[in-house]
This record gives sequence, C-alpha cells and structure tokens, in this order.
Amino acid sequence: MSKKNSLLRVKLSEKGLWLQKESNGHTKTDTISLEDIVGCRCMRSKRFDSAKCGWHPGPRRRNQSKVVDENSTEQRDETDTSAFLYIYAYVLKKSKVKMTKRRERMVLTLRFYSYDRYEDNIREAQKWKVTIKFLLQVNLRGPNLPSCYFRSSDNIIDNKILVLLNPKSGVGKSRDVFQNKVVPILTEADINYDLHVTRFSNDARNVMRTQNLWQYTGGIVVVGGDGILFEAINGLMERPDWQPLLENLRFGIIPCGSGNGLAKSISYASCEPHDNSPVLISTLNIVRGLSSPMDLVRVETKNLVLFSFLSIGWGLLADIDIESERLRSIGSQRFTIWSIARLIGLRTYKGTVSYLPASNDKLHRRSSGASEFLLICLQDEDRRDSFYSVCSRKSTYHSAAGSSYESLTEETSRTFGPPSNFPPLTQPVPSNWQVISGEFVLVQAAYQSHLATDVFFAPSAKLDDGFMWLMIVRAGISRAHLLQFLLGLSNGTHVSIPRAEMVTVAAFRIEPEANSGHMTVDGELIELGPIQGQVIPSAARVFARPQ
Ligand SMILES: Nc1ncnc2c1ncn2[C@@H]1O[C@H](COP(=O)(O)OP(=O)(O)OP(=O)(O)O)[C@@H](O)[C@H]1O
Repeated sequence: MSKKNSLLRVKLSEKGLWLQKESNGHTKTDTISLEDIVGCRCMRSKRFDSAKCGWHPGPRRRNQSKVVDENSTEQRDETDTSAFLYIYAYVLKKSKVKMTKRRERMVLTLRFYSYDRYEDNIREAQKWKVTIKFLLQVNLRGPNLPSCYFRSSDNIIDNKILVLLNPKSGVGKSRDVFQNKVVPILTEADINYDLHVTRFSNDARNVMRTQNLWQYTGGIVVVGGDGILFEAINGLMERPDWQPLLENLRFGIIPCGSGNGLAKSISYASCEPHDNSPVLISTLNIVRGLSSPMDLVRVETKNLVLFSFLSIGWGLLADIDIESERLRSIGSQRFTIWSIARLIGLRTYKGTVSYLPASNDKLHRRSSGASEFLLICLQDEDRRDSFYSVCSRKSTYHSAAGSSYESLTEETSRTFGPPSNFPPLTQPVPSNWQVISGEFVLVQAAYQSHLATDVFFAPSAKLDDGFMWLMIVRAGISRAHLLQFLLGLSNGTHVSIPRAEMVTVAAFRIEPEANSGHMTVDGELIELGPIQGQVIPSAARVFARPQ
C-alpha cells in the first residue's frame, strides 16, 4: 500500500501484524501483537448526504464519518471503490514520566484499492478479516485446526454471553460504565450478549438458578462488585446440572463495585496494568476469550452450603466491610475511614479456629476440579414455580423502574454442588487439624491475591493454587502493630507484622463463642456461627489472559 511519498508494507502472521513504513528513504517497522487485537471490521465509503447533515459550505467536517460497515444500508459513494479494514487493538504503552504501563486503543486502517471494482476490493479486505479472526481464535479452538476447516461464517461468535448488571453496585454507575466503556469493545470484538439488569438482591442468583444457561457458553459476565458474582456462582450451584455447566461456563467480571477484589486479582495474575483503567483491562480480559481455572471454596454453616471465590472473614476486616456500608456513597474510601474508627474502638472475639495445613492434606488433588466430586442427585420439584424469563437483547436494558429487596427462601432453593469430604460441623475436626482456642482480633481466609483493589491480602496466592491463605491475628497485638498491619494491606507487607500469622490451608473451621462480630463470605454478610471452608481446586473458570 502506498501513500503519497511513503510505502506501507503489512504482513500478517500467527504472531500478529508486522508493519513497515518507507518514507523519504527512511524505514520504520512496528508490530502489533495478535494478543492485543480484539477484532476487525470491513468498511466501505458512504455517500455524503448534505441534506441529512444540514448544509455546510466548505469541506466535510472532521467528525463526519466517511465510512460505514460493509453491510450498512447507507448508499455507497460510487466514486470510491476502496474497501477498508479496521483493526482494533489495545496495545501496552509505557508512560515515560512514571514508567507505568497502560493499554491504549489503536485503530489500524488498511485501505484496499488495487482493483477497479469495489466488489474485488472488499473481497480482498474480507480475506484479511477472515484470516485475522481465524488467528485470534486459534488459541480458543486448539492450535492445530487447519485453516481449510475455517469458513468466513465462523467469524460470528455465536457463543453468546449473559451479562448480569447490578445497577446498585458501588456508587451506582454500572449502567453508564457498561454502555459507554464495555459495549463499544464488545462491538469491536463481535461479541453478542443478552443483558439482565438486576432488580433486587438475589435477582442474579434466581436468573442463574432458573434460566437455560446452555445458550451462554460464551460466558457469564457480571457488571458490578464481587457480591453479584457470588450470587451468580451460588445460583449456578443450586441447579441439578451445576457440574457440566461449571465445566463449560466461564465467568468474567467488570469491576463496578466498591471492593472489586477478583477483578484486580485476575489482572494481577497476568501482570495487566489494571489500576489506571480497571474497566478497560477487565473487558479486554473477557473479549480475548481465554480463560484460567480458579479455585472455589465450599462453605458450610449451620444451615447453609455456599460456594465462595474470594474470602471468608470474622472479626476486624469483616466488621470494617459490613459496618462501612453506611458510607457506600463515597466509594472505596469507606474502608479506610472505617478502619481508623475500628482501630480506636478495637474489639476482640473469643472462639476456636481449626485448620488442616495445606501440606497435610492427603485428599488434596491439585487439578481435580469439581468433576471429581459426586453429584448429589436430589429431586427438586419446588424450583419450577420460581422461573422468570430474561429476554434482554443486545444494547437494551430490562429492568423494573425501582429496586426492591427479595430473598430466596429455603423452600425455593437447594444447593447441589460438590459435597464435602470432611466431617460436618456437628462432628469434631479430624486429629490431623491444628486447633487454636482463645481470643482473636481477626480471622480471614483468602484465596485470591487481592480482597479489594487496594487490599493485597495474599501476595503469593494464585487463581488456582489449590489452597487458602488463612490469616490469624490473635488478641494481644499492639495498636501500633495493628495500625502497621492495616497500612501494610495495600502493599502486602502486613504478612510480616508480629502476631499476624498467615498459614496455607486446605480446610478450616471457625467456631465463635459469643454472638459478637460480623462474619462475611466474599464480602457478603452471613449469620454469625460455626463455619467451615474447604478448597475445591480449579473448580471454575474465569476469563483471564495467560499468566
Ligand atoms: N437492583 C438491586 N437493588 C439492590 N441490591 C441489589 C440489586 N442487585 C443486586 N443487589 C445486591 O447488591 C449487593 C452488592 O452488590 P455488588 O457486590 O455488585 O456491589 P458492591 O457491594 O458495591 O461491591 P463489592 O462486593 O465489590 O464490594 C449484592 O449483595 C446484591 O445482592
């Protein structure tokens, strides 16, 4: 391809696009990695309709687009037979000042005009498009698929995704965030989706529990905080077909909540520059279509079985999380302000903490996943009457005018999911467990590196390391050390504070003595009482770039 005094050569390989520009005797080369490309579209010129745009003497305005999608119904500019290929990429750039990295959108436009007829030029552009899309999907389909099996119609990714959006997450901006920041990238990547805007607490859980999820093998994406994903996973576990679905579905999260621990942990695992643009990075993690296994934790309380992906807390951090809810309108600052308040009025809690150290876990099967657990075959006739239909369409919202609150009753839900291979809460812990009785400031089990964007709780945790990181801070820690602990949470130095003990465990049990303090699972409040957690290695899959 040539411009006035310059020649541009473009080569496409399985690594990406190689560009060479020769101008006035100088040569400059550049490469756009395939990993950074999200999609491409063929375009053509459109006829300029002065009546529609109003009459403007002089040249066409800069923001008036001269091209439209190849399938647009707008009339073609007959004087221009060119076809265009728009390639959308989000490339890593290093900021010179702070030496930090960020992803920047880049649109590479290739113009095809070697032939006299538009039809020939567009055919050429389509060949490039098909090949780029084929290469983008090689990783997803398996590396050895011969290209002769790949037709241009395969470009339409028909594995639709289900988007569950919580309009009340964080400071309540998730609708705008989705429409303005996520939808444009989904469009560039040709990803089709159904959108469900939640109308009350547990709405997402109901959707996951009752809808035909087999139509969403493209994935389940939540737009909100960790709480909405917690609902989605637990809704899935309440289905008789939880096991094959868990093996086939991938989960994604667009961070719009106040904590957003999982979104940060996913980006951290693949060294993505999350902090400057968390929504962009998380969306890119999803549209690239690659996924990674993630551990889940089976949680048992007196009358509930839950599945958790982030953490279980009792004491100080759980109290801060729940009590700071009243400051929700100020965003993530609420945690800092409440930490100071709770440090001044420090409380301790009596109880017993028991755990099975990760290395002693004879049952621990690192790559077993949920599939090795037996399906509990319960008949569940009750659930049929709680169906309600999701019928959202691309780019439309379906939501009731206001929000109301509604809980699932025990009659309408029953958890399936993998069973436990440890004694239930009514029986003593096995003899190879460690038991600590006494007074605690906090007990927190985490299975992701970050519990919130700025809480680097388990620095060495991986998405699928197959164990939990149990932090135990016993009473007697000085306020000065506790302050250091809280400050150190942002950079991970809290793990080396005296009297803060971090152990890796395969299972644990907390038995509070008195009815005081809060208990949380993935940041959601649960009834205070005995609780037991057991890791299920690699049980779920989340959208993530390779580590
Ligand atoms: N439409 C709604 N109205 C009120 N509450 C809702 C609605 N949809 C979902 N919820 C509830 O909102 C709670 C919090 O949601 P979410 O986790 O998305 O945001 P967050 O708490 O701000 O973020 P994080 O969990 O990361 O701190 C969830 O427990 C969910 O049940």
